[in-house]
Amino acid sequence: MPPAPALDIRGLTVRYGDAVAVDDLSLTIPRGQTVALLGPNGAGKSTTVNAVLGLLNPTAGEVEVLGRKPQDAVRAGSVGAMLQHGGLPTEARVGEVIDLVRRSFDRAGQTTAWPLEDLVATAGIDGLLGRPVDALSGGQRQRVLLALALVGAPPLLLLDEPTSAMDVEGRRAFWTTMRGLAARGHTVVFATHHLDEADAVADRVVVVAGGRVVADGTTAEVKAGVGGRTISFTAGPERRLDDVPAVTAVTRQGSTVTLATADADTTLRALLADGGLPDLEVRGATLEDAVISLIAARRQTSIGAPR
Ligand SMILES: Nc1ncnc2c1ncn2[C@@H]1O[C@H](COP(=O)(O)OP(=O)(O)OP(=O)(O)O)[C@@H](O)[C@H]1O
Repeated sequence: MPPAPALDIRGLTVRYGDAVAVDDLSLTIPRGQTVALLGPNGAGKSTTVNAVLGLLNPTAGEVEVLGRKPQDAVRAGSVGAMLQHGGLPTEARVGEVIDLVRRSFDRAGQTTAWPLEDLVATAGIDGLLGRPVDALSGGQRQRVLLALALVGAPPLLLLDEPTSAMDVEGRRAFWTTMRGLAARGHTVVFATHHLDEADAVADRVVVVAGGRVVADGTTAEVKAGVGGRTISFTAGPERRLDDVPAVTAVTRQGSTVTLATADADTTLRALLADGGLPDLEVRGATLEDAVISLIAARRQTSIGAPR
């Protein structure tokens, strides 16, 4: 029998009173994938992560983590998590906290703690072990939380906005670490608002809006789903752009004109018939364009729809 997927979510619904945070969401993630959960504030990403960790009781649906109930998988040390509001004990030094968690893994006997030296290097916390937890910057704190998530070398890592407080260098190092873990066979599932990171790192992106999955595929597939193109060129203020066919949006920044078009061939033919196009650039949708368009479409379909 093939091994159970890293994550199997079937019909997950989470309600808070009348509000639906997650709405009949289903998602299967095979082992070894790196998956980005994308979506606007309040889409239901953290709630889904919390359900996967067994931190809440779903209103309906089922969640299996590596073939087990979430609580059992967490107890067995199979899941490492970095949560948005992950806490660290105050009045302790980083090394003491890491030691405490490593010893608890060794005592549990089911999982051996990750060797300290490698853990410190992997999480990039060299030089922080003697620091009081209270004296860490936001980005340093996130790296310590990563180290704690990795202590048991868990096959599944769940990261909720893991780089939100990190500087550019810290982010780059973080994702290099994640790629290394993915190459070693770990499954990495992360929620983020940094679409460039998702584009660069994820094998697969899952876009959530209104508690539902609105797109699921490789970044190339999600971008292709939007279909439109962006055309930019240089033009003076005298150039008329108000009736160019297939154009859905026009912006001017200085002498640079940027047009969004639903049909690049038609738009380009009309523009060329009307004059030259110096500094012409045509590009496909970015992941950001695609996600914005998917969220807008979801908002339109949900207006007035019963929930
Ligand atoms: N404990 C709670 N009580 C009531 N409502 C909640 C609770 N937790 C989340 N919600 C609501 O559920 C919805 C989904 O929230 P969730 O935190 O899962 O979104 P998110 O996609 O993670 O957003 P963000 O990107 O802002 O972190 C939101 O409308 C939120 O206000």
